[in-house]
Amino acid sequence: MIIKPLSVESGFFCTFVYMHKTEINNEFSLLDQLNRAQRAAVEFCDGPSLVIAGAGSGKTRVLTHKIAYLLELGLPPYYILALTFTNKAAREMKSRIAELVGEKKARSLWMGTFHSIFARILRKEADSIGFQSNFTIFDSSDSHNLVKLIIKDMNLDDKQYRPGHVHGQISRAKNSLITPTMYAANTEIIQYDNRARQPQIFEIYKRYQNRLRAANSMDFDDLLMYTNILFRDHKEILDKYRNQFQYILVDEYQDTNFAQHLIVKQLADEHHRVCVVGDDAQSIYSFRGANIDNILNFKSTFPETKVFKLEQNYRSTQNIVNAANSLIKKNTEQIAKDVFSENEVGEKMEVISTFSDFEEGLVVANKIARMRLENHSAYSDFAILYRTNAQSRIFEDSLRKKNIPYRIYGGKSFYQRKEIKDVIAYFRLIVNPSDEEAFRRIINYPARGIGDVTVGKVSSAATLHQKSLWEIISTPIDYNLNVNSGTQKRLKAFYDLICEFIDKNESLNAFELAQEVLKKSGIAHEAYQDLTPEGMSRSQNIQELLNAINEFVSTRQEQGEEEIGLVDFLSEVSLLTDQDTDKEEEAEKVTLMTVHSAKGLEFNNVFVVGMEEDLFPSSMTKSEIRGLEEERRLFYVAITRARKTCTITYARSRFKNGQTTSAVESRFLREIDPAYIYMESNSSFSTATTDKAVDFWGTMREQRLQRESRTDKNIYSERSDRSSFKAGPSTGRLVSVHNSSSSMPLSKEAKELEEGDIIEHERFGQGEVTSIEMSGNDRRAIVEFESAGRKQLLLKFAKFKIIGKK
Ligand SMILES: Nc1ncnc2c1ncn2[C@@H]1O[C@H](COP(=O)(O)OP(=O)(O)OP(=O)(O)O)[C@@H](O)[C@H]1O
Ligand SMILES: [Mg+2]
Repeated sequence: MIIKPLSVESGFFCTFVYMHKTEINNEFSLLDQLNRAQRAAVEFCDGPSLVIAGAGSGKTRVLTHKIAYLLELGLPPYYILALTFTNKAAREMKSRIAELVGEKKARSLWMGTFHSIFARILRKEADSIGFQSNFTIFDSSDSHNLVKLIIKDMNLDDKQYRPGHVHGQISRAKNSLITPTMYAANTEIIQYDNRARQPQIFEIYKRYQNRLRAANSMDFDDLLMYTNILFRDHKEILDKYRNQFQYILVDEYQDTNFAQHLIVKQLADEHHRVCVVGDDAQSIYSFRGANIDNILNFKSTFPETKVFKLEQNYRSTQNIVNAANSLIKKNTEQIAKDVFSENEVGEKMEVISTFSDFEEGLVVANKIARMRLENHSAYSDFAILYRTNAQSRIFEDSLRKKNIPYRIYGGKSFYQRKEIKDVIAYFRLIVNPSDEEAFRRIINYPARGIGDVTVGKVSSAATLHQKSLWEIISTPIDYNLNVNSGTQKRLKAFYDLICEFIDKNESLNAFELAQEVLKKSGIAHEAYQDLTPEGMSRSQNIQELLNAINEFVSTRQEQGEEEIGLVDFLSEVSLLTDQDTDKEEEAEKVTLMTVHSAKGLEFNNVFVVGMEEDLFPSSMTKSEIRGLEEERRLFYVAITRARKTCTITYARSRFKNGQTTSAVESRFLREIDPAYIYMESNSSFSTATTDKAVDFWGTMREQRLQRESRTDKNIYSERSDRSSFKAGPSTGRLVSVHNSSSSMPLSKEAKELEEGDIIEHERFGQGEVTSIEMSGNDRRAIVEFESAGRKQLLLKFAKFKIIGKK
């Protein structure tokens, strides 16, 4: 078949499709893999179409098959533009298309994210907008640093002009296609900035744009803004791409922002051959400027749009689909949809309440291990989805303890994250001042005016005198370090700071010293200032590291160790990371990810964890209805990732900001129709009033404990001695919570604790005391914990209450 060059005006495309449709249809097995509604959506190629449908109903499948269909009809791959939300989605789609139509055709498709596709086009056309084609792309931390630098250069107060906030403003302006000139001319924005006492944002934005341009660089938002400018100002270039992209397809359209929507509109404006698919109920990126109205208004942009609705969910069991439907109904703003599943009814969704976040980690790891054995599943069948990245740490630790391989997707492994590595670098230098890598990492972090030139000089002196960098800065004069007096002072201040920590390392435990390091180094100050989502996630991670150290110290104290220094914690952490790097990236592993990054994906078994008020929904979003509805959509996305089972967990206490705080289950749990929630016995919950529902959540845990103790008996035969474990009534008294002072007198109850008592421990959950021993002057208990296994507790430190007897 010979393909002539296409022209928008020629109507070639329509004739072409018409000519070949009948010819190919008979032998078209592609279409047999679709239901009627999907098939109709695939076959409609002659105008704009919108496929709007709930999760798992085959929207992405329609796009994939539609591309394959167009290719089978003979449209060259080069003429198809397909935009996905992530690069991973693009890769997956390409490989599915390759299976349908062969490698070669799939390879030449224009398929990728908005950013990757338009960066490619901008490189080709760079000249026209005054850039060189080798321009650099700034990632968000580069951009942030540049904003910071400009604020400093302008002698502005960085408390009044927080770099994160300013960068957010600039980003929003760019996503709304507001250039610096337009910004200055927009009285509404200028008045807003004046009211917020930030009249200089315009000037910062202008300088930021100029500096980027001078460095032949673009940030992420520029890629979309300059594409729009390119198409707006260069009609001949726009025409070229309009002619090339004879068919445009967009997945996850509900999460496009204005700049992205306008690019699609400009490219499809003449031929209108555009197919977008999306689900308004899964719109979860408004904080990045995504606008649900883009999908709602698609019809007004392209009035002859044909709308296809898909209603059958092929992904999930009936229980999961029904549960998700009952939840999303609570949103007021949505397009009405009926979604049903003809898959098996499946198990009800299990909701597990745990005593603490620590126990939550253990319970999930145990359940994964158990289900894997019971169902002969692979680890890759499991995913743990959480609201914020910082939550991963608890699960990483519990999975490691059980030797369950995992991978963190869309975020680095906790201990690999930059902010964590930076803090750990302080610890490393304190413990071992000749650690050069750690030295280099923190000599100017947080920024203290010691630049690369100085570090270069220290480094040369170290090589010349065969000393460590640390030794050079300890007595710079001895090594003729050629730096001015200001730099000398700064080096000395850094040296003194670390020496102070080294001294304190003698007397403080790891947790106390870590707090000191964060405070005195300025890391805490810097981290908590940044209120962008990325900045907050960084500070949560640092907080989470403190939690990990605290947990480490308490556990060791309870096991009878008195002095637990940083060196102990570091060796634990480095062992963990060594283990981690051993594993093949592609080997089968449990997936850990945020709900945001799970969009579009599916797993046999999903755990949605941390379902607590102020975490999910997050405390920042729940004050207004729009924010709350977006959180509800996010929960809907989480549940609908599951094919076969969906388990939901929440902890009734969580370690936050250096202390244990109590938590209550998320309001969203009560919004799911109880008929689809797992209960072992017939509960009154299905007919429950709200009060009964409260009782239901309260009794859930006891039922689970009983259930798990039975199941554990079957599977872990080595623990069969625990089969008699019974959860006692929660009438225990709270034993006072101790700090690390070793002269702490024992409480009466801790003294009276005896074999056979059932206790509820703050982190390990419930367990049975199997023996009491004396070690020197200290009394310790050996406890078989329900989830955490056998532990020794030093009673003067242990935090627990007695809740019954065996
Ligand atoms: N007609 C069909 N026959 C068999 N399987 C199907 C059919 N349609 C979809 N599926 C399967 O159902 C699952 C969900 O499909 P897909 O991922 O395309 O849904 P989606 O609407 O894009 O979901 P999401 O909203 O989560 O992105 C996939 O495993 C897909 O292969
Ligand atoms: Mg999809």
